[in-house]
Amino acid sequence: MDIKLIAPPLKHILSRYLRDAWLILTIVTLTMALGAVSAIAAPYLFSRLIDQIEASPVGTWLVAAFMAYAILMGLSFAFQRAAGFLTFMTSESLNFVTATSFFERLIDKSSDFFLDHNPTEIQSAEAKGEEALNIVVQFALAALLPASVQVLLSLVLLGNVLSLDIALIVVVYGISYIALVYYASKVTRKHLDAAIEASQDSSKFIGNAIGAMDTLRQFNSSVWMTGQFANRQSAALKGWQRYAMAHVNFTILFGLSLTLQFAVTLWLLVPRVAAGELTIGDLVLFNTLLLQLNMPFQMLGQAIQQIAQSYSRFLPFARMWQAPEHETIENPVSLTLENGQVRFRNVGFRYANGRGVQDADFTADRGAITYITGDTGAGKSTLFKLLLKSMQPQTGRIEVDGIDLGKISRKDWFTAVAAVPQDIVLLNDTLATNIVLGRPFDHARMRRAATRAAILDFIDGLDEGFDTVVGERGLKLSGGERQRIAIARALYADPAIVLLDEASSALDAETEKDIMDQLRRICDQVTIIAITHRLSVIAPNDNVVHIAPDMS
Ligand SMILES: Nc1ncnc2c1ncn2[C@@H]1O[C@H](COP(=O)(O)OP(=O)(O)OP(=O)(O)O)[C@@H](O)[C@H]1O
Repeated sequence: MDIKLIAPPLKHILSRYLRDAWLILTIVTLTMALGAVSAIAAPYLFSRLIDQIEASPVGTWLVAAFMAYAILMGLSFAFQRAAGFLTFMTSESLNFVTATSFFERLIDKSSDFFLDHNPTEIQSAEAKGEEALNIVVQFALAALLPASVQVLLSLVLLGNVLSLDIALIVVVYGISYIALVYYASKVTRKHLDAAIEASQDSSKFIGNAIGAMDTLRQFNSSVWMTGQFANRQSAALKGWQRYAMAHVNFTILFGLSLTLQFAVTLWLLVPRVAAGELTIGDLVLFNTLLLQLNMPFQMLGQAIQQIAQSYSRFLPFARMWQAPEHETIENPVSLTLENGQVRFRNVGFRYANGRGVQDADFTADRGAITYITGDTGAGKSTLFKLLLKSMQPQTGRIEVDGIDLGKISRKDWFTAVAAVPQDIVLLNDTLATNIVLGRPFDHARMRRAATRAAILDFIDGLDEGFDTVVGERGLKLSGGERQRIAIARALYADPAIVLLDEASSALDAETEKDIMDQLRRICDQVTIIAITHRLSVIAPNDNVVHIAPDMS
């Protein structure tokens, strides 16, 4: 059992859930317990009343007592139904807690996490986790609790009214039944895990395919992709079939143990009725109780099985939950920028494949744009990833106004720095939302940022202006428009440092010059570092840093 893997998310989510939903959970628990008590009280009363019919003529009190029995039956039914719906209500608040906790956790994941997992796969793991937790809580409330109360009360009655040996047989049967369920769940778990892994793999595949749908069509790869998807789905299906069949193999054992329980008990009981030691009412009570006792054992068994299934379902969720997060900095140094100087001191970083960047050593000051140039694959974007704290330098260090970047908190740093990446990511929302991105809204600021990014005239010319929705990943805009929106976004909050990674590569020469001239005008107040392949954008006064590929 990967207890270390599942314990932290379980603890976090369930404790938050108990805090939020304790009142409704208490009401559900009470309703369940009352339902279970009345379910036992009713047959007990009935068996005693039956014996009264034999012993005395039917009087009004006996009729009234039978009416009480009818009321008890109704109450038991009503309590159980009410508890069912109340439990359903609690499951929605559990979903809320699970989804929001998972999302909060995702926000802090390291950048690598999003290179390894696509959105569909993440969504699928989240949904499986939600389902798993729900099953556990629902079963704990709707099965384990009332079943345990019922088993306990029925046993007390059996022991008191009938005999201890019968109660003992029931206990032995119940324990064997539950042990058998546990064993069956353990034996079949490998099939369950395989099925869930395969379905998770399938979700990852869907995410990949959706991201590349147009490309796949254009290369006539749809048939190949459909085949690949069917293979993954069929691996999941086979896993589920093996799991179900493995359980079917156990059914004969379950049938045998039930037969044994009834046979042995009746074999002991019937002669006692014949000898007058037990009444017919006792026999009726026994039969009802035995049936009722088996029901909670079955519920308990089902709960164990469901919990075992939920455990496997919860694993992809727990793995994502536990994946490394961005490092948090102990005792960060507070950042007050004066000169906005960014200095790389012999910075080096190698990915696991050995590629990356070595010995980057340069200074970016205000007063001119600092251009980083170098061959493709030289490590220019890697330097930006280090500057944006997606990872830490393995050698050397980056300083900002003399402070080690590693000691500056992410929050402080991202207030000072703004980046325009190579691959622009826009939300499927309005232009205004994409520029402001949750920061305090200021109309004048937004227009000024759009002017500096040379996109204001374009936006004003749209029917819906800043309220125009940009489509999935911003694909209703051209590449150049997307880049300019991203530049406006970077400039919106007047950052102290701006990083541009090939930020003007999709622009025509005139627009590019326009934007770079706008930026040159503010480069006395803002440190600007730009990666470019186009040497034509570099002006004589700009600072040029050439990065050589890592040859070691
Ligand atoms: N996440 C990653 N995992 C492994 N290797 C990587 C990763 N990202 C980049 N690399 C490798 O590190 C090297 C430097 O990549 P980087 O993207 O920094 O180069 P670049 O100079 O920006 O290239 P380009 O000009 O083509 O954008 C390349 O050889 C690249 O294959």
